[in-house]
Amino acid sequence: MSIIDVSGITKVYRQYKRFPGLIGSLRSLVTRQYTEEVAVRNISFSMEEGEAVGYLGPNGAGKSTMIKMMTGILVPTSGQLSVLGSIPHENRQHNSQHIGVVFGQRSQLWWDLPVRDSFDLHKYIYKLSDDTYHRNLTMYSELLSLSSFIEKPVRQLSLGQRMRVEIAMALLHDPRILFLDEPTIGLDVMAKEQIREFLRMINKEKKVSIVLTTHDMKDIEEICHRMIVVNKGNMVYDGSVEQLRRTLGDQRQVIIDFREEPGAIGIPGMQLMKNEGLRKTYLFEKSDRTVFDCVNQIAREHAVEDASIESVDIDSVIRKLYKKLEEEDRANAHERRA
Ligand SMILES: Nc1ncnc2c1ncn2[C@@H]1O[C@H](COP(=O)(O)OP(=O)(O)OP(=O)(O)O)[C@@H](O)[C@H]1O
Repeated sequence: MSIIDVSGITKVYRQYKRFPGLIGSLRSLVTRQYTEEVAVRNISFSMEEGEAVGYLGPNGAGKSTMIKMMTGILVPTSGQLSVLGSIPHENRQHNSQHIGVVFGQRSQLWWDLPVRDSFDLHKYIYKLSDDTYHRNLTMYSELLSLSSFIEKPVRQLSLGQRMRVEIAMALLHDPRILFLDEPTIGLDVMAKEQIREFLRMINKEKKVSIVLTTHDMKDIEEICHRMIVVNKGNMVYDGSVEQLRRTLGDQRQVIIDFREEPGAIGIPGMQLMKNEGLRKTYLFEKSDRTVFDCVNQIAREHAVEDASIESVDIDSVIRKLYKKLEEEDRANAHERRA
């Protein structure tokens, strides 16, 4: 059963022009000139219960705008949107009972209050029974290791601790869908990993559906089976990471440890990606020859200590997709000018 249905959703921001000075202010009021920006353009997708979907795209692609519409904070300009059977911005109260929201860049906590007081307030606002509240608080405190700082005011927490509290709070009322906007932004590797592991667990074991936006491909790789990629408001991809890898051409990464500097390697389709002294990483574009064949040729012509062939990492896959999109944008702009 689908829990989110997005059909032809568009969001246009309208910004009124401001003119400087006092006379300018009056002029701004009278003329009401404005510019429009299409942040989300005709996007459609649906999501099944239990899915974990990564929403991905370069800066300004329209990710946060889409999350804000799905959580009822923003009203779409056109199109139909349904979350758990209701229209988010028309039924904000109903919607908020069944969803949890975490914004990595904006806190929902009370800065000067101890963490526990923010949880108590959440219990009051969501009218949670004592049972549900204590059960969930105990469980999430344990799973997210909150006990050592639960009595501290929020402003004294590290970013990683605060993010764990934000996530626990978003889950206290047993939501069916958890929306996260950049949940790992600014965190160190260990803190990121702890959050990813937790999100994976609540998706797999507690069946909480997840929608998350991120710039970190590892978030997608470790949490989401499916990713939606947007660019300049348009959806450009919806599918698995593996599928995207195949769509963009199956590339391989070849890491070779040479015994001495080999100089330029003139094998068509093989391109130097990383140069770390005698260790070199090449990107191999699939062609008529197999990668194995090419590595053999290199080993015949140069002194090779070791070699390994791997699938390219997901960052490279996305970089390639963004590059392709940029080239298409440039070609379209050129066509329009001609
Ligand atoms: N309140 C607003 N008023 C006017 N324009 C806005 C507003 N919010 C966002 N925009 C514009 O809409 C576009 C999409 O913004 P959005 O924040 O949704 O992108 P994003 O993909 O989340 O970006 P980032 O990765 O940088 O967070 C951008 O061009 C942005 O400048």
